[in-house]
Amino acid sequence: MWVKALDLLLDKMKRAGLDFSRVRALSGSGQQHGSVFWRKGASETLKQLDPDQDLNQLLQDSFSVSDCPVWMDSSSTQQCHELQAAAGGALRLAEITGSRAYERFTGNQIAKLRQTRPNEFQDAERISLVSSFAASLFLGDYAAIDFSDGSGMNLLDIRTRTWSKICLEATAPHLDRLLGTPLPSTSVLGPVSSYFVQRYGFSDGCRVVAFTGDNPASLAGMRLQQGDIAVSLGTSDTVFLWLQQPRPALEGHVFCNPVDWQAYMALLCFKNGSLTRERIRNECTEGSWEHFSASLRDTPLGNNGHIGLYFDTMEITPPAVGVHRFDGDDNEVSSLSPQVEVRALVEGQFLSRRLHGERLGYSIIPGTRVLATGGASSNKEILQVLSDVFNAPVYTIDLSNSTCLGAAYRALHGLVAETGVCFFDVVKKAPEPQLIVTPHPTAQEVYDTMLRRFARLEERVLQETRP
Ligand SMILES: Nc1ncnc2c1ncn2[C@@H]1O[C@H](COP(=O)(O)OP(=O)(O)O)[C@@H](O)[C@H]1O
Ligand SMILES: O=C(CO)[C@@H](O)[C@H](O)COP(=O)(O)O
Repeated sequence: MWVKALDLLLDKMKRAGLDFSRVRALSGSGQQHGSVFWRKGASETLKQLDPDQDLNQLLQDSFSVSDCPVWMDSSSTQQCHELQAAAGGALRLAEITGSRAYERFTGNQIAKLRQTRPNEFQDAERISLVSSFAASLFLGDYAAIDFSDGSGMNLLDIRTRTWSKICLEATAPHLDRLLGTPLPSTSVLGPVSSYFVQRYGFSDGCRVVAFTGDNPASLAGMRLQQGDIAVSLGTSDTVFLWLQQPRPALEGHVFCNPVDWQAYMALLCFKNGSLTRERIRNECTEGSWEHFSASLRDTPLGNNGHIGLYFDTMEITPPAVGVHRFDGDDNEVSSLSPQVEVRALVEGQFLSRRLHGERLGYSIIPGTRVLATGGASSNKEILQVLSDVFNAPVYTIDLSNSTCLGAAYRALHGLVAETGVCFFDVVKKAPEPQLIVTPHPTAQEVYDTMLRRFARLEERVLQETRP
């Protein structure tokens, strides 16, 4: 599916008349944590791609696993326990890799695949992340995993920026050979493969810069600065920050920074984001975002005390499941009116983003900017609730797909990074984020109190649903 998507995309660009010969460098991003298992012999195939055929035909037999593990998988709990035991506990693992063991992190997915599908595992000669897999297609060779996306595997030591021996050994024998050596996110990996030169007219001088994860690329696309908080409203919701020093904890993740090799980024991931908003939109507002937005406009800040926690699937932050609605006296109720339900969902999601963001060390101070991105950041009423709950102004860049823009900025930076030019100098002429909404004057009063109540109710849900 992914290979075919690239064929379709490039063919469309060619038909639209794009002059590929003008592209000096390219980079890209992929959903984090997912993995691609290349079958033995695939490296040779990649090196000799026939430009008269599409990639989908050429790479039919190149994968030992056809259904790649992706970030939404949460089935590797046993492997997480095993890895934490080997590393000396959850906190010790977090100190090494930036995160305690998480089911979607690639190392645990690899361990599970090795245990449950040994033949497919044995048949693999290389394991890529989604990002380095896509880079490999353009490179015509296996592309290195970059430090930033590599931090989402529970395998990389985020301080030494090398694979952690303890983690590799606990995951699979000789895993370093299957992963290749990780490289800085700004690395030029080489020229684009002759397949793309001949088939699409790329210049043979076009450079491929290491691809990275969608969230790290988004940090680049928004030109996030220290003090800003980014809220991405894509399929997952994520909250992330620029960090100078790593302070890993049992909740959240620390990744190597994708634009400054000496810095870090902190990230929280929420699985019940846009897909849950879509479900409530379909059930409460006839599938219309306009009606969904109208419900937010027509209901008061604080929702007359109603609070909802919506975990359609097992949540990552916090690890809870089920839908839990409360009235103003903290009594659990089985339903809410459609308009109240819409506000309960969106307020509940953003209270949770703020609560866990603050636990990560974030504090909202004068001058705080919330930078919103991802599909739902095109919805102004959703952003108004975000601004009210965070009691801070919300900005967006002029497109909701900051991860793609970030890939382009990183490609440009990659051309000069080795000479020491900093990322922000390369993109200093890019348009500034636009202010979209500011908090309502009563927001702080309403949501400071509500946040404390929300924290208590979330704890109650966790106690009641803990397996
Ligand atoms: N007007 C809108 N209001 C709220 N959500 C929207 C709107 N338009 C798109 N979305 C949401 O954006 C999501 C896609 O976001 P996107 O950032 O493209 O996803 P991904 O993170 O997977 O790349 C969709 O699932 C959809 O629910
Ligand atoms: O697991 C995470 C981050 O840790 C997700 O944010 C994935 O990176 C994919 O997100 P979408 O692009 O599908 O929202």
